[in-house]
Amino acid sequence: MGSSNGLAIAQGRQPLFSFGLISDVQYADIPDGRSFLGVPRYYRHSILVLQRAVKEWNAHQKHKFVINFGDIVDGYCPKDQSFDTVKKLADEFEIFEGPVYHIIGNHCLYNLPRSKLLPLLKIQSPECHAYYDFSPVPGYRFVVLDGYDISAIGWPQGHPKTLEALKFLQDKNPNVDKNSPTGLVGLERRFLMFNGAVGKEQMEWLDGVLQEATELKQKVVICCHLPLDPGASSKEALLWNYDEVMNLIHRYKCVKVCLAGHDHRGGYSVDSYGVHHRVLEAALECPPGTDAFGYVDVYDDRISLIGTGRIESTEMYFNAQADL
Ligand SMILES: Nc1ccn([C@@H]2O[C@H](COP(=O)(O)O)[C@@H](O)[C@H]2O)c(=O)n1
Ligand SMILES: O=P(O)(O)OC[C@H](O)CO
Repeated sequence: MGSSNGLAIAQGRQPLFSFGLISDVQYADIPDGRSFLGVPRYYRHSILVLQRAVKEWNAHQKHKFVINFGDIVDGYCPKDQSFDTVKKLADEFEIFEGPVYHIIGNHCLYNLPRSKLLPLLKIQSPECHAYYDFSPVPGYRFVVLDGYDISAIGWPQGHPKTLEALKFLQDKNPNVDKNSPTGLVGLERRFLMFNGAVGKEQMEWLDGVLQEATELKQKVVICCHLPLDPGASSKEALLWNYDEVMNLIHRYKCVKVCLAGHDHRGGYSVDSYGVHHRVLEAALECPPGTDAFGYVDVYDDRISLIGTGRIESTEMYFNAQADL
């Protein structure tokens, strides 16, 4: 048994490790509704999707961790219930028998300021930053980006980052409703209040992490609520400075895959540098009884997403050498 397992690992048939993922649960104890564009949203059902996900991840007994790609709660959650609702959802994730890594999204920030949100999600940062990295095995590093680092939501009124974001939106989006893309052309349609940017300090931090990962010959998976490639996402959902972030990422060869949420219909692309981009389908938009979650088997030369329900399975191949 032991030797046949060893052979399987040598042949790359057994993953190095696996992890679970889910995005845009956006739970609220309110009746079903629709997005601005009319897509049905099942606010009370989404917690059932999460519960089924956790049950399945635990049953597999192989996942090293789980990543929540953001928007654990919906913006329509009554604000006097925000804290308890985020706690309730975070507690559901805690039923997973292993570490859970949370990413913040716009809907989280509609509900709670960072100072209250981050402790509930066990994101430790005295400065309320929500970016961090971890290395589950020596050959891989996961980098979680804070796509709302520069944002008009989540930071206190008058905070330098709020002011920077408001000025940016004022310059880039002439509409009174800064969530409206009306009149914005092509990729400019991302300049909306429900998106945000990676700020200068975070860019410097990311540069340092990618430099270190390169030295350690680690392959890197980037995780962010906001998508980083127009090929995998609608223009309206992209990170404001996705181009700057990708320019930095492309200076290194270690980044193999970028995973995101936010654009509920999901998407997949491979960019001109061979980096895979997979945007995850939302749990919120699963009609009752259906699901959207998955897990990933990580190998030397590929990342294999195995989806349940609306999450489509995706094989993402890359060079087995970290620096190629
Ligand atoms: N094409 C769009 C999409 C959205 N908006 C505005 O954003 C708000 C949030 O959108 P949801 O998809 O979460 O419903 C929405 O209320 C609109 O203000 C838009 O203007 N045009
Ligand atoms: O975060 P939401 O739910 O407002 O949705 C964002 C849109 O899907 C972006 O296109």
